[in-house]
Amino acid sequence: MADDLLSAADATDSYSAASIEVLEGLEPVRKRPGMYIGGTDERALHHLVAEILDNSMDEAVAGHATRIEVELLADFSVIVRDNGRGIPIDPHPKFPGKSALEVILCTLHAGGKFSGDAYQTSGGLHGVGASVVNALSDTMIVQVARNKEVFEQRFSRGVPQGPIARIGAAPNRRGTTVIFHADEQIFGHHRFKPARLLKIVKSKAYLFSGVEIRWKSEIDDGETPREATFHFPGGLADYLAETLTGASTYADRPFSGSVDFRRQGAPGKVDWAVNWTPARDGFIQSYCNTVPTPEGGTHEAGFWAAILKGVRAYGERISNKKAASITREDLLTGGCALVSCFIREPEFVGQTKDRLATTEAARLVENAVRDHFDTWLAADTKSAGAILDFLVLRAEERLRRRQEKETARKTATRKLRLPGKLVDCSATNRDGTELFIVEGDSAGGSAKMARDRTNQALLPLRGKILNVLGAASSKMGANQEINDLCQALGVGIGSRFNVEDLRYDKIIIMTDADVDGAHIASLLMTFFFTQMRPMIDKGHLYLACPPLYRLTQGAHRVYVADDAEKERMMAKGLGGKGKIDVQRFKGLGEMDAKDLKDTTMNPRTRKLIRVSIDDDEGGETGDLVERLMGKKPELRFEYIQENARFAEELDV
Ligand SMILES: Nc1ncnc2c1ncn2[C@@H]1O[C@H](COP(=O)(O)OP(=O)(O)OP(=O)(O)O)[C@@H](O)[C@H]1O
Repeated sequence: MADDLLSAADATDSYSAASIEVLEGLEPVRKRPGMYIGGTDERALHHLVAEILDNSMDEAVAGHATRIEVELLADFSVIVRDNGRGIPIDPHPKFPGKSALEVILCTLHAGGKFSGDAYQTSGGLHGVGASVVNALSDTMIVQVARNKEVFEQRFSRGVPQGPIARIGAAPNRRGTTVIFHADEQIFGHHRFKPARLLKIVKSKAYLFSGVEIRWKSEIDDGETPREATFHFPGGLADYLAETLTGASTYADRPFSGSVDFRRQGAPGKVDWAVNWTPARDGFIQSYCNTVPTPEGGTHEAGFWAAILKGVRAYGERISNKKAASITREDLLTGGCALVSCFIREPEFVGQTKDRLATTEAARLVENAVRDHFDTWLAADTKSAGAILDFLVLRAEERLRRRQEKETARKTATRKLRLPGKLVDCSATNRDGTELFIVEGDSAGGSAKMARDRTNQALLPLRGKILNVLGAASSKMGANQEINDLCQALGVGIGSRFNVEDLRYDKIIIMTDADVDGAHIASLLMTFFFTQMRPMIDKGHLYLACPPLYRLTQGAHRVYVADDAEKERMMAKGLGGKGKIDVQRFKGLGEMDAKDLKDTTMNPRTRKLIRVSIDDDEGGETGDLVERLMGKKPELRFEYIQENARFAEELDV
C-alpha cells in the first residue's frame, strides 16, 4: 500500500513545469496542421494555394494590383506572382534585426489586415495564412520587387535559410512572388491537381473584374489548358452564363447587379447573379472578400430573403395570390445563384473560412439586392412572369407532395407492407410522431405500455444488426432487420434514400445503458450515417438516455444515468430516512412501464440527445466511423458516453 502511494507521488512529481510544452514559432502549425488548414488531405493541400492567392487578390481588391500569375511547375511547386505593393521588407520596429517579411512569414498573427488601414475589405484577417503555408512547405522562396530593386528570402519548414537579401534590380517591376513546394512529411502522397487549381484561379477572376489572372501549368492532365488568361469585365453574370451554358433559363439575362457601399461612405460591396432553369438542380455559390464559403452563411441568408420578399411582393402586385405560398425551398429548386460580398472585418467559422458569420452581412446583402430586384421584375415582365409561374408550380408541387405523404401515412398501416413487429402510432400526420428503435422483445414489452400510442411507435430489433459498415450492399439488402427498419421508416437506403419519405418526425434509438446497448446504438448510427445521412443532417435522429440505476430511500426515488452520479447521490442522500436501496437496470426490459415512461419516453420528463455531425468534412467523420466500428467494443461505448459532438436537447 505504502509503495503504491509512493509511486503515485513519483508520478505526480514527474508531472511538473517540465511537462508543459510551449510550442515556438511555427511549430504548432506543423504539429497540428488540421487546426490551421482543416486537415492534411487533398483539399487542405489545395487550400495552401488559396491562402497565397488570397493575399494577391486582397492587393488587387484594395486597388494596388491588376495582374496575378499562378504557375504549377513540373515538380509540383507553385508560383503566385502579383504586381501589387510588395510585402514590406523594411526592419520591423518590434523585432530588431528582422525584416517585416520575415516576421510575416515566420510569425502567426502578423499581418496588415487587422486595423483596416492598409486593406479595407480583405479575405485575409488572421495574419496566419502565409506563415501557415511557409510552415507546411519544405521550400518557400519569397521575392519582393519594391523601389526598383528585388529582394529575396528563402525558408524551409518555416525556418529562414538566411537573411533577406537584395538579388537584383527591377526598374520596371513591382510586386510579390511566392514560390513554394508543399512538404511531403505533412501531405504524404497528395499532389496538386491542375484542374482543381484552375477552378480556384478562374473563380477569383470572376469575383473581381478589376484583375487579370494568368494561368500556366507544366503538368498536363490531358484536359486542363496548359495556359490561359482570365479577365471577366462582366463579373458574376458572365460566370453564371458560363455555368448555365446550354441550359434553358426562365430569364433571358440573369438578374445580376452590384452595389458599392463606398458611395454611401462605408467600405463594402455586394455582387450577385441569379437565374432559374428547369434543366438542373439549383445551387448557390457564395463568397466573402473573394474567399469561397461553401457552407453559406449570413450573406446567403440575406440574399434569399431579398429574393423571396421580392417574388412575393411582385405576385401581390399582379394579383397572383398563389405567390404567397412560395417558400425559400422553392426558390432553391432550379434557382442558380452566385453571391459575392466585400465587407470589413468579416467573421468566418474556422481558418478555412467555410461559412460567413457576420450578422451585419445579412442586412447589407438583403438591402442591396431587394430594391434592384423589385425594379428588375417590374422592368422585365416577361422574365418576371416566367419565373413567378415556375416558382408557383414548385410551391404547388411541394404542397401536393406533402399532402400525398400525409395520406400515405394514414393508409400506410393498411396498404404498405409494414413489418409485423412494428407497433405503429395512430397519428395520421408525420408532424410530432416518434419511432423508438428498441433492443429486443422484452424491452419492447414495457415500452409498449409506456408509450403514448397516439404519436409514439416502436420497432423492436432482434439481436445485433449486421455490422453494415463492412457489408456489401447486396448483403445489406438481404438483412431482415435492415429491411424491417427501412419499411418501418418508409425509406430506401443509399442513393434511394429520400428524407421526405420518412414516416416519422423523430427516430429515437433506445438501447440499454450498458456496453451492449452502446454497441447496438453505434451500429445503428453507423448505418444511418452511411446510408441515410440526410436524416442526421436534417436533425431527425436521436438517442434516448435511459437511466442505469434507480435509487430509493423511503418514499424518495431518483434515477441516475451512470456510476459517478450514483456515487454522488449515495453520498448526498435522497432526503429520506434509512438505507438507500440501489437497483441497477440490467436492461430496459427490467424497468416497469411507469419508470421507463418517466425517465426515457415522456417528452415532458425525458432527456434526448440529437445526433449531429460536426462541421468537419464528411470524410473525417467517415474515418471516425471506421475507427469506432473497429475491433474494440469499449471504444464504441466511449463514443456513446463521451461524444461531445452530440448537441444536447432537453425535451423539458
Ligand atoms: N502578395 C502580397 N502583397 C502585399 N502584402 C502581402 C502579400 N501577401 C501577404 N502580405 C502581407 O502579409 C500579411 C500576412 O499575410 P497572411 O497571409 O499571413 O495573413 P492575412 O492575409 O493577413 O490573414 P489570413 O490569415 O486570414 O490569411 C498580410 O496581412 C499583408 O499585410
